[in-house]
Amino acid sequence: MTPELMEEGARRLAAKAAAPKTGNTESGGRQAGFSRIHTPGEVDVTHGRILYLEDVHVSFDGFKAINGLSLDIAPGELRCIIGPNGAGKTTMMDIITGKTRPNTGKVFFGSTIDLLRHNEPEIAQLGIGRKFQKPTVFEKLSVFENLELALKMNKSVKSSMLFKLDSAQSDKLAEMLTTIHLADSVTRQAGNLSHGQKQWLEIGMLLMQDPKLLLLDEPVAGMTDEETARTAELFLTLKGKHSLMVVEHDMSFIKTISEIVTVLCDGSVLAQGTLDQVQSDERVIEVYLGR
Ligand SMILES: Nc1ncnc2c1ncn2[C@@H]1O[C@H](COP(=O)(O)OP(=O)(O)OP(=O)(O)O)[C@@H](O)[C@H]1O
Repeated sequence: MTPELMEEGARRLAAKAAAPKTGNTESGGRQAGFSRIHTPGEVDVTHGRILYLEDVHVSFDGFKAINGLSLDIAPGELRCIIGPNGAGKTTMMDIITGKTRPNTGKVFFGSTIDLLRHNEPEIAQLGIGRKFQKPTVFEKLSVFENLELALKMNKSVKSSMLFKLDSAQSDKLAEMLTTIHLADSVTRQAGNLSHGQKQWLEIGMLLMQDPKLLLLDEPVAGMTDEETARTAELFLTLKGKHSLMVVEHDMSFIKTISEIVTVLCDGSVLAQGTLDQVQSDERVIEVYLGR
């Protein structure tokens, strides 16, 4: 992106921010998401859940990796998932994203989309983004080019070759650079970013595709304390606009971002509540310290 384009984008954003608010929309705007009338193609969250798992079971060669797992997440919620090694956290994410098929159980996106009827690419198209632990950005491309590419990813080969950012997309990209703390690194090659910056860039790439639900697997593993703190800030700004499921072992990070924490153990929910509540739960203490 040229400095002129960046400046133009910044000007447009400033003008947008300064424009008088138009008040409530007919539907009540984002605040009224729960009571909005459902339209086809949208995720129906009128029942107050964006993700719903009920009594899910998965066995690998007779070993019950997921064993009667039930949980749900509200729209806009930032849910933290913790649990000892082998608890089933990754397998749960594999099920939600269509990578692993459960033997039995229900997995719904909103109240109408049965995720078990969709494959991995379809689930991504429906609006479920996943961030694996290791950053996977295009190392040879600049920060800007990575984000631009993320916008192109939804397009066909032909339309992606002809793809040119329109002004709304330029604004979105400029806004994203600020959100992910990379506004000063627009032209830097992604391969030269720090580990934390690469993670933010990948999160930015996912966000460019407007996911409704974002699954994040150990997002702060390997980050410095400062990067971890900035990631916490980032997640707190995303909550509300997106629903987030964060699997993490770093308890101080969880403490900064969490509202409800779900503890998985042996493939099902062992405890759920605030971090203080689950940390003082005898069963949780037993699985973390007693093994
Ligand atoms: N494809 C597979 N085949 C056989 N066993 C598997 C497979 N995938 C997972 N498992 C087993 O299922 C259990 C749950 O694994 P999973 O990776 O989901 O746990 P986790 O909570 O993500 O652990 P960690 O915190 O170590 O990443 C483990 O005992 C694991 O060895």
